[in-house]
Amino acid sequence: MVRCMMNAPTGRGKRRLGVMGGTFDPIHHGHLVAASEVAHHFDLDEVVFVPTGRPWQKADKTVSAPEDRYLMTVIATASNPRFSVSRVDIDRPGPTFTIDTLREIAAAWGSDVELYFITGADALAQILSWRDVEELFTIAHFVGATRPGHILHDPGLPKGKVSLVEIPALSISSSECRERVASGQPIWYLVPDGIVQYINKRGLYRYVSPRSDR
Ligand SMILES: Nc1ncnc2c1ncn2[C@@H]1O[C@H](COP(=O)(O)OP(=O)(O)OP(=O)(O)O)[C@@H](O)[C@H]1O
Ligand SMILES: O=C(O)c1ccc[n+]([C@@H]2O[C@H](COP(=O)([O-])O)[C@@H](O)[C@H]2O)c1
Repeated sequence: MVRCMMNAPTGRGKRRLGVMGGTFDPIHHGHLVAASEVAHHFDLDEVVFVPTGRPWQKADKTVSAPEDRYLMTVIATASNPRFSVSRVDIDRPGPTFTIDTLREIAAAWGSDVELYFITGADALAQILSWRDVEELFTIAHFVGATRPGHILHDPGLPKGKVSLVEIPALSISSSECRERVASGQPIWYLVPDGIVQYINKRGLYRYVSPRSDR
């Protein structure tokens, strides 16, 4: 249910496009459920997943190659006709800022589209530290999804620009998936089957570096 909705855009004149940004290292069912639930709540026509190129707030952490994260995102979303994947952040040089992501997507989709940027509760709590945060809210409506272990609250966001949505709780994180692979534990059913196979095939996450997440 939409627990706290603050003036989400109304009317159905325009197409509604969800944008789900993430490092997706690897993509897991928490990401997919968040996108699916928000798409349902807001009657989105499509959700485009945007793997980050170089996430500047994870600069002190080891992040897998963009092409691996991009391909895993394609594999995980391929069976859903309303999901797609964009290379805009992968292909743009330099650190990844959501303001650039949204500007590029808005320019590509034109003026008859409403953008909904989807985040989990943890990312939403950090949003005031993002680049050009005030302009972000002029380009997209932001949707914060609940996430186990994180309190979903409004950290002082502009009125009418953010909705908080309660989704089925999946206590899954990419960092835990990486650690499980490194220690030989299964990740079946935490991630789509094709992602288990891709990780095995490419030998990803066999070693978690000391600089890695967690
Ligand atoms: N289980 C989950 N439930 C709801 N939202 C999630 C969940 N996991 C990730 N998200 C959201 O998806 C977006 C992308 O997350 P990200 O790719 O960093 O995954 P992560 O699991 O948080 O990774 P890591 O553990 O490496 O930090 C963020 O907005 C994050 O809040
Ligand atoms: O624009 C920023 O300054 C910014 C700072 C941190 C994170 N983001 C975006 O937030 C989304 C989730 O990021 P992450 O690191 O939790 O995977 C992803 O699309 C990032 O590009 C954006």
